[in-house]
Amino acid sequence: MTTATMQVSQKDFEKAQEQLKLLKKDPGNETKLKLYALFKQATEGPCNSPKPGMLDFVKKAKWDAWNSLGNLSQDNARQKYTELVSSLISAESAGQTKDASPKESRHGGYETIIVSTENNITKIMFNRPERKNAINHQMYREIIKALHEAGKDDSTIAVITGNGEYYTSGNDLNNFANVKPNEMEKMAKDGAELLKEFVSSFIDFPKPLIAVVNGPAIGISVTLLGLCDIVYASDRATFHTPFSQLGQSPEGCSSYLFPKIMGLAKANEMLLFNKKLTAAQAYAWGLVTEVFPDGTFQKEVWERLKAYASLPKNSLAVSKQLLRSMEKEKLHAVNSKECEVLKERWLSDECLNAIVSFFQRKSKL
Ligand SMILES: CCCCC/C=C/CC(=O)SCCNC(=O)CCNC(=O)[C@H](O)C(C)(C)COP(=O)(O)OP(=O)(O)OC[C@H]1O[C@@H](n2cnc3c(N)ncnc32)[C@H](O)[C@@H]1OP(=O)(O)O
Repeated sequence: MTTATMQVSQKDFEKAQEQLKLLKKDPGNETKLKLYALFKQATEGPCNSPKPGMLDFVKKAKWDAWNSLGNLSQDNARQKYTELVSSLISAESAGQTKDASPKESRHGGYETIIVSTENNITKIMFNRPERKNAINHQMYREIIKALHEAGKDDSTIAVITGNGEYYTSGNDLNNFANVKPNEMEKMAKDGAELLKEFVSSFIDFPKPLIAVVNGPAIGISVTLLGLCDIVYASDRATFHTPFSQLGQSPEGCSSYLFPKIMGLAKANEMLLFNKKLTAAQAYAWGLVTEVFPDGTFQKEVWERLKAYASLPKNSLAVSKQLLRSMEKEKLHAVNSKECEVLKERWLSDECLNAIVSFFQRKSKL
């Protein structure tokens, strides 16, 4: 974990150097001296050069700034440098946004999700934070509708994310509760049909779809990441597919996509043996595109997405569709098969016992 954090920090540091070149406004001499000093400290350690003469004003000011950092560690200097650049970039873009950016428009007609469009990005946000954003039947239907509409609206890309502490805790286990014994078959059949339609709407989504994983993700919300085009995660996020523990089986095309993404051995650990991944592990296993520190997650990710969403819309859409077309038929076949298997699982004692245990507060993940 320490190594992964340091790697991320080094990467952020390099990215910050690139971002600094994009600043349009001169940040002023004082800030430039601070940046210079932090950069030297981060790359060379404490000031080790002889003090310049009193009349060499520029060199002396730089030396003083560097020397004033004393024994600040290189890691801390990298961190402070990155934060300073990030604050300059966001201050600049906030200034620009005030004048230029169109207002966010909120789409009506949803109760379990929030759908809005801003800066050519349609955002679909799971919105049941008090239930850890668990996905109930209504939410499945609303997401299908929101994806259908986002596929046709003027936005360039779509984003799926969670409100609050969780990304989502996956399927709402209440979907299985209060079903009379003579209605079990129907519950399983209807559930499988809804699931198939839900997953299909991800397979067929015609524009780039980005998952912004703000916190823990469980079950179907993890498997669907394989159908997203980019996955950004906070370093607070975790990734858990406890299907065996729940007496169930993989969905979201994960039985096909996870072995492709991470290799069979690792996919087996996740899909058979419930292995929960940290964000750093999910990145190392190829499920996540990039991990960001939680403190700067929203700011960094939305800045990045805003830039992506200003790329030519049609070019992005045809490229996405081209990439997906190679696999589309296969993915629909996998989806059908997974739903068929799950329909049987939902009627099994193993699954019913797991649900009962959860509601009797005997088991949590
Ligand atoms: C159409 C059907 C398609 C089906 C597709 C199949 C998909 C498979 C999956 O997605 S499998 C994953 C299913 N998810 C779970 O098993 C998670 C269950 N939840 C938990 O284990 C825990 O709640 C937790 C670890 C997510 C969080 O624990 P914590 O102690 O931090 O918080 P609480 O448990 O107190 O949660 C607050 C309230 O939210 C309720 N809740 C949370 N997640 C779910 C959920 N998935 N289903 C139902 N309810 C959930 C929880 O019960 C609390 O409610 P309460 O305040 O009334 O007690």
